[in-house]
Amino acid sequence: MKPIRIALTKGRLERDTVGLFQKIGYDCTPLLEKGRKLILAIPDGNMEIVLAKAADVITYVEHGVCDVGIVGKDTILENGHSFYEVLDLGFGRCKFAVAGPKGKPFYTGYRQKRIATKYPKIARGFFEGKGMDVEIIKIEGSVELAPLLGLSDAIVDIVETGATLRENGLEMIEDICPVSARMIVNIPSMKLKKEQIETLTHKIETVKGAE
Ligand SMILES: Nc1ncnc2c1ncn2[C@@H]1O[C@H](COP(=O)(O)OP(=O)(O)OP(=O)(O)O)[C@@H](O)[C@H]1O
Ligand SMILES: O=P(O)(O)OC[C@H]1O[C@H](OP(=O)(O)OP(=O)(O)O)[C@H](O)[C@@H]1O
Repeated sequence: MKPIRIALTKGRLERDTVGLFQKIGYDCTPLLEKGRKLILAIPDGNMEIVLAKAADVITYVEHGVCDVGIVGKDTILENGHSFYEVLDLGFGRCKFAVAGPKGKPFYTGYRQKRIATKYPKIARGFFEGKGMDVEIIKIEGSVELAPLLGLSDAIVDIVETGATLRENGLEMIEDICPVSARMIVNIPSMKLKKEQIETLTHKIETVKGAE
């Protein structure tokens, strides 16, 4: 039987995913000793792990070159449309929030507000839901810089501990939604590799249930 191919978001979600696979009982040595390799075989799980940037995990799963993806809900909300979201893995917990300079009122005045974010779709949707016409400015990282430099009135970004906001004189204005890592599945793979995918989800649920 061909292995199932799993696209895994490299970076923050990688360590918890390896921990999850180890709890299931898979030998993750290839992942722990990966060097610069991007495709790693986990033979006892009959799996192949593809290490990719978050948005690319969705692209590979949607195009069917990977059967399964492990990716944050943030990336799904911003980039995803056609796949099954089958499990909340419970790690990579953080939230989307609006934040701005400490002590500076945000929801006042008539001037159109500028929002800097790495997630323009989510930010636009959030303010549209409030009937607020805002200007969105796309930033690639360290979004907290934008209000500090005077580029924006506020940001829409991920907040986990709040340390980045605090250490840069910013504060939360409003929560948008919680975020955690999810398992997604390519639509045809769900039928074609049903048994293998169900076995994996069952094992994950068993391990998670025992936590
Ligand atoms: N501070 C955080 N706390 C917890 N989870 C986070 C945090 N920041 C991001 N995440 C989650 O981890 C995923 C991967 O984040 P990570 O920081 O590793 O990469 P990234 O920010 O998407 O890209 P880059 O590689 O450019 O930093 C995010 O998509 C999100 O779901
Ligand atoms: O609330 P905290 O615990 O401080 O975490 C939040 C920070 O973590 C993420 O940034 P990341 O480290 O991924 O860097 P980036 O801004 O370049 O994406 C996020 O964009 C915030 O900046």
